[in-house]
Amino acid sequence: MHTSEPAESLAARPAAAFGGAPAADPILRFDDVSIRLGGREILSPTRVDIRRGEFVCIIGPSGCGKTTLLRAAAGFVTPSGGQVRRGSQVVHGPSREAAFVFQDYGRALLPWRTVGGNVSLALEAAGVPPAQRPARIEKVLATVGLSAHAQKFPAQLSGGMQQRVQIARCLAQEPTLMMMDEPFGALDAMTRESLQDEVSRLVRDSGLTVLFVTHDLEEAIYLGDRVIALRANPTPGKPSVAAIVEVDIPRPRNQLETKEHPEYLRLRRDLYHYLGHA
Ligand SMILES: Nc1ncnc2c1ncn2[C@@H]1O[C@H](COP(=O)(O)OP(=O)(O)OP(=O)(O)O)[C@@H](O)[C@H]1O
Repeated sequence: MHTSEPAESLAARPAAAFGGAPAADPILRFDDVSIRLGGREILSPTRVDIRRGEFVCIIGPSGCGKTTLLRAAAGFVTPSGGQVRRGSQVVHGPSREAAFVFQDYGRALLPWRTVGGNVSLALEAAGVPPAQRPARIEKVLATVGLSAHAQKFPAQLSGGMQQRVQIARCLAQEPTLMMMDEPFGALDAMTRESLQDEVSRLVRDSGLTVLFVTHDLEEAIYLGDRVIALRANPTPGKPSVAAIVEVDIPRPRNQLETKEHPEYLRLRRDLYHYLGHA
């Protein structure tokens, strides 16, 4: 396949050339974050700022540390070097400000609780008084199109609907940041596309900031304001971030026109070659 930019040159250019320059008031900052797990460096020093209201996608080969980066942002993993900062605070652990959507909705939802009951978990954890819960549950279920299903149990719903319940539960905690770890990876292509559009819309409407891990570079370009590409194997002294690309494609996007946009096709070609050679 012909490429206008070989993978080597994409990987070789400094991250700042791809939109990785420091932001004035980042909602999230990875300040030379490195992470060792099981005696091995999983993430080499990573420096990137996430701007308020941004939708940032993270791609890279399997095992390169995408989930680990997301977990560090959520406070589930402590860096062995550097700091993760949320606003002016150093992240030392999980916070209600940062919600996490897992790929495996089947394990994330409690099967013995109804849809409404699962969403209620977030409100109970936040200490929201019982009298205020029904209205808040109804509001987030309406946001994800599940108002008519509040009394059903997860097993009575399709995979896409169960994933929407998990997203609704995250929204109920009223986060400013949402980490999404391959949330649509287990869904069929049509359901995935419709959830991509729903999440795009609700993120735009809510002003949330999203960090979104995916294997699917088309999904990353379609959803992202920027795409961060991680290297396959961190080499000591070499940052895990290989490239950060700005996705300069107008919003709202749609599955047909956006995927024929010249910028979409250019980024797809560049990142395809990057991933293929990483
Ligand atoms: N708690 C842990 N202890 C030891 N090694 C770990 C731990 N968690 C993750 N790893 C290792 O760190 C590496 C990166 O894992 P991570 O899940 O972040 O990668 P990933 O890019 O998200 O992979 P995938 O795309 O396959 O989900 C893997 O080799 C994994 O085995």
